[in-house]
Amino acid sequence: MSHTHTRENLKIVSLDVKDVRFPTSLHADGSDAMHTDPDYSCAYVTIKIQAGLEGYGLTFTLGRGTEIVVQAVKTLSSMIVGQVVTDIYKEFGTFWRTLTSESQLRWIGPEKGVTHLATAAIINALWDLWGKLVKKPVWQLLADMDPEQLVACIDFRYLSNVITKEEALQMLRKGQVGKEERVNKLLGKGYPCYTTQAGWLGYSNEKINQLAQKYIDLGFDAFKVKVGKNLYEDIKRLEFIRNIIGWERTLMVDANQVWEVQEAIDWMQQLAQFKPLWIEEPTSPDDVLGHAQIARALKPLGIGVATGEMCCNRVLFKQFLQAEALQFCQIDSARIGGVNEILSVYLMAHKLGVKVCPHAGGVGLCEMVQHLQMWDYVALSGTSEGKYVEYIDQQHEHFVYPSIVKNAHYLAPREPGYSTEFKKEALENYVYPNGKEWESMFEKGIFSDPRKNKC
Ligand SMILES: C[C@H](O)[C@@H](O)[C@@H](O)[C@H](O)C(=O)O
Ligand SMILES: [Mg+2]
Repeated sequence: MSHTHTRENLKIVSLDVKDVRFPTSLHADGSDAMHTDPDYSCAYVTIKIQAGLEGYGLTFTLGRGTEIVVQAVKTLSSMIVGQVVTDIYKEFGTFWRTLTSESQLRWIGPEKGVTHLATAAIINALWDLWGKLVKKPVWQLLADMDPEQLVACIDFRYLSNVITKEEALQMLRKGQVGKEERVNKLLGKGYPCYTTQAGWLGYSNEKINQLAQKYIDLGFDAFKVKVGKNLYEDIKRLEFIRNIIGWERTLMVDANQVWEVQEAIDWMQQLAQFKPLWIEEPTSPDDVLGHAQIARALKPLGIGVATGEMCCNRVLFKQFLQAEALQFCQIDSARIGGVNEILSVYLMAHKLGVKVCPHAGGVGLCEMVQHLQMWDYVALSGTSEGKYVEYIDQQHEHFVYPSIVKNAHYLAPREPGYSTEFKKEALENYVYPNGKEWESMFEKGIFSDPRKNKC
């Protein structure tokens, strides 16, 4: 950390939060069987220290949900403002526990739902700021930490029957071996990804064809498609997609929680002919035993179960892992309590031999999650074999340092921080409801203005 920083100027002087929304429902971008009109949005947090430096963090939301998360961030902010950031970073796990255990607020969680999404946005901003202070991208900040320092970022409460601090330390020490070589490989080639761009449920066959072709030409060899609304239509769509991508490329399917447990098994037996690698979110994201039953039934068909984008915290992840209820662990960078809690999920998945294939695509998710998966490759699991990060080409143009994908690989970010800063124009245009783009859409009658007709 630069010697020009003193305790006084490392003090957090403000925390600002904005409701930022993009009108993606207009073209069914992001649509699935459960979320038919998603407006990709986020609660966007800016944390400023006395020295003038700012950290940006966000949590992904859909439209109206954003205003509730924004309020929760405001409520949590009194626990942040006035803190000296270096005190937070020294014992980050302890600070994280304080934030998630506030004795009145925890009643509406604990460690789940709106308050936990708000926690993620704040924690992500603190990591961005940390990266900037030490002038490293977050993946490198994590990879350069010695194991003791990394473990101090994690709250291990409720995990000790699966992983202890000592075991985590041992795994991280092993992860140090060959680190330099992996950093070089990462800087050269990046980290593999798959795309869902051609697979949204609301897209026409013509659009699917055009997009699938485009991503094949860009070098992608794995494609995810939404299913779960109508079995006959799913069969037709998967036939259509297989005809375009062939049988050499990988196909994944995603039901976004629409089925009962037995229904998921029956439905997937009909789709097994298309050889999907995984079925994602077949049923309720809380149903650990249901997922385990589906996983057992589909194993003989060569289909794994993937879930995690709506898994509420490390304890539920622990149960999914313990119960062999998932074969692909889909951590999400804007859920659970941000980076600190996600690190504990990586450690458990590594110990139990489960592949982590992060969820991404929503606003800023590709930007953030690439850092985490790169850290895992460099300093924990040491391999990207059979793993992919999701990639969707939406909203990247609004970020100052957008994720960059070449030849179906995320290129390692070089700029300090967590890649979470929005461009000024993005905020001017898309802050809800008074951003310029929103004002203009209200005027044209494309969306109704929430400020009008209020009783
Ligand atoms: C509403 C969203 O686009 C979801 O459909 C999306 O996150 C999806 O589940 C995914 O795996 O990418
Ligand atoms: Mg999904």
